[in-house]
Amino acid sequence: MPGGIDPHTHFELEMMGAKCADDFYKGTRAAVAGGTTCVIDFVLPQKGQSLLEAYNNWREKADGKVCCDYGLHVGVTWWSPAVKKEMQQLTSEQYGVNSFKMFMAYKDAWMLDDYDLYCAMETCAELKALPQVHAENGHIIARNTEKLLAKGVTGPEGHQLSRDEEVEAEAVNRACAGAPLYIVHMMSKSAVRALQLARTRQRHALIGETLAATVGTDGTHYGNACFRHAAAHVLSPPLRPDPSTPQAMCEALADDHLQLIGSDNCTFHEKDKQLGKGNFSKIPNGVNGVEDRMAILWQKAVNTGIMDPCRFVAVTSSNAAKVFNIWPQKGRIAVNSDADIVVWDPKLERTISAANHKQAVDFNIFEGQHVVGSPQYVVVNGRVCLDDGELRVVEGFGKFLKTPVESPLIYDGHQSQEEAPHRPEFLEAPVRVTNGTPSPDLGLMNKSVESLSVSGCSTPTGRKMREPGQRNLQTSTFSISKEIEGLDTKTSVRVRNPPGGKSSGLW
Ligand SMILES: NC(=O)NCCC(=O)O
Ligand SMILES: [Zn+2]
Repeated sequence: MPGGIDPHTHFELEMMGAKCADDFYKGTRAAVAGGTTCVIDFVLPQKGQSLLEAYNNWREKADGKVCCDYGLHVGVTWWSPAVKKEMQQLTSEQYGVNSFKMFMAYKDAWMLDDYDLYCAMETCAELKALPQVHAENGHIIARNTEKLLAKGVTGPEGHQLSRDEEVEAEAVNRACAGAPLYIVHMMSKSAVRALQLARTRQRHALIGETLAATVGTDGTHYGNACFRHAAAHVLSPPLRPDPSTPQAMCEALADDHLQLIGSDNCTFHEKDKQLGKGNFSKIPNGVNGVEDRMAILWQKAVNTGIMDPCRFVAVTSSNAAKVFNIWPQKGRIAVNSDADIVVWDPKLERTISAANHKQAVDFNIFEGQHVVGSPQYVVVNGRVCLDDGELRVVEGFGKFLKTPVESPLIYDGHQSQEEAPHRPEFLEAPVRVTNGTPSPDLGLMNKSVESLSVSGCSTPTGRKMREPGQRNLQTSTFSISKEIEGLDTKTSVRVRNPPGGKSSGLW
């Protein structure tokens, strides 16, 4: 399959008085170990800092260290005409940025008020860049935090209590007033429902991302009596205590209600999490995930029959490539695409543990989870960097990847508010299709299913359980080594809808 693309990492980020444990070397090394061959990290300027200066700092930190290709989103953490001008510069060929992230939370730090948020989103639309938001109501969180601390709730459980699902869903709803829009780390069923509702009234592309953390664990850990354990799970928005959340998020990914899964890898050692002992609002926010993202989703969604392998490729790789306009260079296996390839062994079993993970951080939120399915070989730009389980990355081997504006997925077929007084037909509800042959009542198969989806990111084979008599992709007898050795007369397999998108080519 095409190498994974993690659209959301934070390596070497300094926040809340601490520095992330994973730097660009260890972070991308861990990514490759898990089957991810490209990451998109966030430049996050301080309030008042030049965006260009922050971008240059990030390039300096990353360029010599990355083991795989990487791109950059840039945070808009304050607003002024100078910021607007720098956004324009950043989208030029020279800098290669096509996405900007705004925070509706982190009051008194990165948060923008609604006016500034709207200005930034408008600017993105003018530049044909993609606005991203961290959707949580920062004012409600700040007030709830004051009240909880006053009542003596100081432990990590206060983090979740200060920002329940409605705090997230309210912000999703508010952000969807202007578009197109990409909502990062959607963590709750309520937030996904708010996004679905917005799609019924929106004319623009609305893209939803969730996290490996959301799919792989839950908010019950905040109640753990051990501060180290509970604090290690603190991220924003928080994991949800509703135990049905992980499965619901897998289903949302399978059904194209969400389009991507990232990691939001933002790791802090225990000593840094201790900054919040006695005041949960000071616990540095962030968890691991860049290494385990693919295996966790495979385990929770593919092995359970919620999602088939083609949709897995879409949500872990090709949709990110399409959204950020680097497809088909990335996210697809084809002639002229980058040779970022994963040979996935669906039978490989392992138990996730901080004791043997490749990340720098001293904790793993998926500790003890048994997963079946992991990469056996990972090829990064033509170089075998995971060789039958042996990691052979090269520091500095990766390159900076420019992301050009005007992503066809975001801007083609989607009209501006002024241009489109009526909702275009293609934004109607997604069509469910069965794997392989269309159901008799789905004569729609002859049309382009992709063009009928809400997001443009649906996968034609994206569906749930296999139907009786259908071929089990997990137990395929197709053998790559046979193909290579020429023992089989076939030298390639032509399929209608390969992982990574429809094509007349080979994969
Ligand atoms: N998500 C999180 O808790 N930490 C990273 C910063 C952010 O993305 O909000
Ligand atoms: Zn983040």
